[in-house]
Amino acid sequence: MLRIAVPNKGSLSEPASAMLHEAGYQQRKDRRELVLVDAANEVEFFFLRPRDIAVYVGSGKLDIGITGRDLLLDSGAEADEILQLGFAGSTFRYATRPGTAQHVTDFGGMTVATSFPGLVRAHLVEHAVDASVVRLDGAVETAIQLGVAEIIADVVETGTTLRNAGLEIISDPILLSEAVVIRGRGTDVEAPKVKQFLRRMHGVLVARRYVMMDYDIRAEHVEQAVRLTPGLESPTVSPLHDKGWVAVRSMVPSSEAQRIMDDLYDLGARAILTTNIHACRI
Ligand SMILES: Nc1ncnc2c1ncn2[C@@H]1O[C@H](COP(=O)(O)OP(=O)(O)OP(=O)(O)O)[C@@H](O)[C@H]1O
Ligand SMILES: O=P(O)(O)OC[C@H]1O[C@H](OP(=O)(O)OP(=O)(O)O)[C@H](O)[C@@H]1O
Ligand SMILES: [Mg+2]
Repeated sequence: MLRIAVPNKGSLSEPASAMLHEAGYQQRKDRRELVLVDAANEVEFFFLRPRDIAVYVGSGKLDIGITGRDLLLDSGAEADEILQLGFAGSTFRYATRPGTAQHVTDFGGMTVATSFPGLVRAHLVEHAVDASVVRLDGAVETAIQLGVAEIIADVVETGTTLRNAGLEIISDPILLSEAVVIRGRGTDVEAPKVKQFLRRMHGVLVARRYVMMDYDIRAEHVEQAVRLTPGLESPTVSPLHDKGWVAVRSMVPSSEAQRIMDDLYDLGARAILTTNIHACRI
């Protein structure tokens, strides 16, 4: 059985379970369930604290896991990212009160409060800055108000929390993070069950990002039309009863679907339809 670690709470938990469900895996019905055996798919899910996932996977006790890139790198675990999942996107940044510092190289002699000490220490070393690091569990913004630190390093999504605390973002981003699938160094990514898992998750990503587009177009314009809708491999072009027209079917990125429909219409295409893709294997 493939043993997979899944976040049990926080920002990663619900979208991770939703994605696994879309990929055809059984998911827990009760948030208190710790382990779930999906016998039909020969997979065992372990619901763990997001911060601990890289540790379990890195130690080889579990084969793969879903976590944030920031949590993986902070842990220093012997695990690698093998698929980006496109949710729980964030940046990891320094912030402070206006006038304190502008850049990481100004931090000498100061204290940085963070829940990600591994990431911050490595970043300070990389920039040869001699600053102290204080590890806090959360709500690190308050550390400045209470005089525990001059600088904080934290996850920024919308920036609202920092603005509300009267802090400004400084220096370049330390990291861009998102949810990722990780594997331990001993996990063979070529193993059939691992490959199947990755194919399924990749299928969900594609099904979410693309729509299926169908349209009819006069045969003499089909070459121009398929340049607008090249598809992943090559579009399907089928004859219509009226010999002067063909039907085209192709996958297009959903973010561009409306613009492509307008362009196809201008080219003379009619009966332009888009439909959602429920699932796919690419
Ligand atoms: N607004 C956000 N707040 C926190 N983490 C976020 C946010 N957006 C994305 N993330 C990502 O989610 C992961 C954090 O997971 P964690 O379980 O700590 O979430 P959390 O929402 O902070 O939960 P907690 O309630 O334990 O503070 C990180 O990879 C982080 O980059
Ligand atoms: O940029 P924003 O959209 O405001 O989001 C970022 C904030 O969200 C997280 O806090 P969380 O709610 O997880 O609380 P915590 O600090 O106690 O973990 C994170 O630590 C930031 O404080
Ligand atoms: Mg948090």
